[in-house]
Amino acid sequence: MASDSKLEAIKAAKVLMVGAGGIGCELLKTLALSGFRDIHIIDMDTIEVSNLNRQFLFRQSHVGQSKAKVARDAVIKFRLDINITPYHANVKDPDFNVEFFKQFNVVLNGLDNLDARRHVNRLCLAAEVPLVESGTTGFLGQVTVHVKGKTECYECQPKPTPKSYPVCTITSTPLKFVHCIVWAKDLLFAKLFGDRNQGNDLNVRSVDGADSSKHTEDVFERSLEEDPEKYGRKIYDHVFGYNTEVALANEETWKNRRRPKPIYARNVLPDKIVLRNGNVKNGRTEESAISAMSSLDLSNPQDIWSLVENTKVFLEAVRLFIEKRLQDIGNLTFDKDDQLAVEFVTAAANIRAASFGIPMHSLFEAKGIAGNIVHAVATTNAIIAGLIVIEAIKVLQNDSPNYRMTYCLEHPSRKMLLMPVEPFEANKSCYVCSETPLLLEINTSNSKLRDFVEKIVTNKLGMHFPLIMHGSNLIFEVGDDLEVDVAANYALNLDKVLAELPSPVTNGTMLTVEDLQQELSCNINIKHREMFDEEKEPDGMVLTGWTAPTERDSHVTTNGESTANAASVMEESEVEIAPEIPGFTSGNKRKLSEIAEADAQETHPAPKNSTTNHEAPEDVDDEDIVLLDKNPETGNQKKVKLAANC
Ligand SMILES: Nc1ncnc2c1ncn2[C@@H]1O[C@H](COP(=O)(O)OP(=O)(O)OP(=O)(O)O)[C@@H](O)[C@H]1O
Ligand SMILES: [Zn+2]
Repeated sequence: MASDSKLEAIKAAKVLMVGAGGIGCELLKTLALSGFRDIHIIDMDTIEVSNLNRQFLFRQSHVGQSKAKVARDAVIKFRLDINITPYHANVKDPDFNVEFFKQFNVVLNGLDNLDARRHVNRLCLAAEVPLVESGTTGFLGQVTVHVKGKTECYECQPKPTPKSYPVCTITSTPLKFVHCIVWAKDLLFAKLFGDRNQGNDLNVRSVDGADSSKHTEDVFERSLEEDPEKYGRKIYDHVFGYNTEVALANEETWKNRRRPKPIYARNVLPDKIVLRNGNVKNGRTEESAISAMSSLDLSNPQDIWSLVENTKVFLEAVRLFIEKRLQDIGNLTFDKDDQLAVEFVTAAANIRAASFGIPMHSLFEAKGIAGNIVHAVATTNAIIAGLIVIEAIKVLQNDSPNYRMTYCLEHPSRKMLLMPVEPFEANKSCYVCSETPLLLEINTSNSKLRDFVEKIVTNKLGMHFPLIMHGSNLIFEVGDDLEVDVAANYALNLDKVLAELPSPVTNGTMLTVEDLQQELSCNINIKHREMFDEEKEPDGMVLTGWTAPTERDSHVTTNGESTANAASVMEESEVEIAPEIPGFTSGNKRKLSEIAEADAQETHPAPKNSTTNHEAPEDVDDEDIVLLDKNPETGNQKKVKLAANC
């Protein structure tokens, strides 16, 4: 039973919930049942069938309707006397500005992506509203508290971003099935069915620069009258046969590696496919029903297909795309919910795996890896929602000594599944909540302003409406209300190299980048550098002073956010330790109690490296980890798996 003061705090609170999905549904219910009376919900999505198994406020009849609105209606039914205000909108909409955020006593996040989380963090900092942040991945979850001036902000610590693999591992020397999936999805599928104009290296790149680009261009072209199966066989022979032969010609590459085996369709499947007994009839067919598996009578997605079956699926999928989904070709990006795309990618990845001596996988497994799927666990969401409410109540009572970041573990540690940890103080080099300038090494004589805006301002700094200034000169700005000639001028600037801008950006320049909506401003010192390592520094520029993310997941390029890898590809070797940030060693971070102690002593700060009260598991096998304080006895840094999203 809550104390009177708690109840008062709860009753008086005005709360903003962002996200009404897996965590959000649980959270809204728990808030309502805990006595909260004024709740606002923002969610931009509509309800999908796949949400119904865990987002229990929604029913089949709600599919297609606003999550925020339906969630409100469902809860109001059993809590008639409370106010719930739904917004079917993106939290990044300009309407949700600092003024909007200021009206709330606390903001509670139940989001599923880094971009929106960073945005809410910035608005909370600007509006000085406490944020309780959360995430779940399967059995893992965490709740963290971020209060300006008291704890670190959400962006003080590195956040996992998609894992990138060296291009040559993907294109030439795959070692694991996940490498074959990335190749099949991001290179082959994209080349065949995506935007043709996008740069895409499907050639064999070997040390001596052997290149099959000429051959590639001819092969991927398809004349209208070309028989789809013949075309499929041509692609098959090129990517699994010819390219492998070219790669094999470079002995150096294979000195210490297992040599791949070229595979040609005619050897695996000499005769034309005749078996087409599925549900694909002439005329229009629903996209979801177009399936190579159905055509070929392969019903169990958990079966591991033979090389012959994979070859059939590959060829049949190509045929179906051409005959039934011609209008999609050229526009497709891989979608885990697109059955035919998943079938194609599974088959292509398996054939490549067979060629490189890597074990093949079922469609079910391949889909999990390709779609970065970790199945959501409703109970984890419920536990996390409960913890959010517990922390929210502490925040409302300003009970900072008792704030906790709580990690929900997969296996008990000292018989505990929930591990509370005291929040850390702010990272003094965090560009979001401190004023520390960043350093950008860039070639100012050949990098365009567009590269800077896209790779740094948008991707790395997460700004949506940036304004870039050099001293008092405005170089670039994004906004709906710009005068036509001003907008045209900025557009011209985008294609100029930095050193040739009207206000030239060269070695030693300091740029100021602001996002007015996020009320975030940071200074970037420019350092000219001639050369960059293509593999290690693919952006052609390096930003430091910024809390560089650890990497995870399976994409060729590192951009954006996604959920954790499927368990099947989580291997010890893939665990990456969060990079140490200069002046900000995780093990040296100070907890709130230490700050309080230091404040009390007024002289020396409290001892660093103190341990948490709770042992974290040592058998971390995930890529997403948080480093806690060092254990003074062993000197080991403790690690906790970090749940990405829900
Ligand atoms: N920028 C945003 N503005 C508003 N709502 C957002 C934003 N980004 C994400 N959300 C919402 O956050 C919720 C996250 O919930 P959840 O992780 O359960 O995702 P889901 O889309 O419902 O499920 P799944 O991804 O597993 O199919 C979603 O309802 C999503 O619409
Ligand atoms: Zn910060």
